[in-house]
Amino acid sequence: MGKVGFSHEFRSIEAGKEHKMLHLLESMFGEIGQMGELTWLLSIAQNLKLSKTAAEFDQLTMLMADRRAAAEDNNKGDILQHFLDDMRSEKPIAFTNKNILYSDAALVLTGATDTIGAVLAHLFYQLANHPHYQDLLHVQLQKAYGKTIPDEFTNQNLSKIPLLDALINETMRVDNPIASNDPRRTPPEGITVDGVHIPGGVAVQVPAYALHRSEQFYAEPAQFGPERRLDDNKEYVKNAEAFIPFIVGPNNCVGKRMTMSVLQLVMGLFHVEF
Ligand code: HEM
Repeated sequence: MGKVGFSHEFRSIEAGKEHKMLHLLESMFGEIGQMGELTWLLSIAQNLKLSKTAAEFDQLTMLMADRRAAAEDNNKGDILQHFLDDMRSEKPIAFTNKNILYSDAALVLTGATDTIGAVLAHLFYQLANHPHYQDLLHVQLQKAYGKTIPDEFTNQNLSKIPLLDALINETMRVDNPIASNDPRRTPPEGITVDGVHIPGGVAVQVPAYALHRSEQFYAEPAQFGPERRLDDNKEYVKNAEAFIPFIVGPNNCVGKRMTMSVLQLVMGLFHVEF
């Protein structure tokens, strides 16, 4: 994400050792993981600045954002360019101050690095536990390989394999890397959701983990069942809207398409190479 987000290479693979940023990210996610589904605890810990790792990560992110902002050639085509273009425009739409730049720069790093890594780890775990999907997937991937360009996968070919999408989505349902979205504040007049009134100015969160594993929305919610997605099985998926790995609405994940492409490509190459 250093390159896509900031035009900056971490060079971890070349150096053969983990860059400080990756180490901080892993430690931070480890700390978050220990809180389990108690997402409110995370907000308290953040506000009290209890985590030295998070503070160090913030410092490094700010440094990266400042360095990128100071670059003479701003036309780099990375994610930060879009942020900076808005911030420097006459009437910024989203990036009205530098703190927003820092906070979204941190989101690019956290959101894009450990999330995809976690989905891949869970996906391989599920495939190891359900080897028959490996065989089915292998056949589908072989058909897509080289279909348009010799010895290559194209994004388009990979995105047309329903089993691959079902495996990825089912993995994200059972083990979503982001247990809950960030809090949103209710409007001053309050809001009524499903018959429950929430007063104004209250921070609310929708825990994806709880939604994805609720019997109200999925039969046998703890079971990994990609084939049930393929069959459009209404008995199993009682409400398809109860699937929010990237959340929904105007502030949903900007990286969701990229995520799907990366996951599809890694799975494709893995099956062809090994
Ligand atoms: C499995 C992979 C991913 C998952 C599950 C995920 C999930 C999410 C979620 C739930 C949010 C909403 C957070 C909130 O506002 O409450 C979000 C926002 C965001 N994500 Fe992702 N993400 C993933 C990958 C990526 C990638 C690859 C990128 C960068 C290319 C990225 C960049 C962002 C950014 C910049 C936002 C903030 C959008 C905004 O505030 O308008 N994410 N992501």
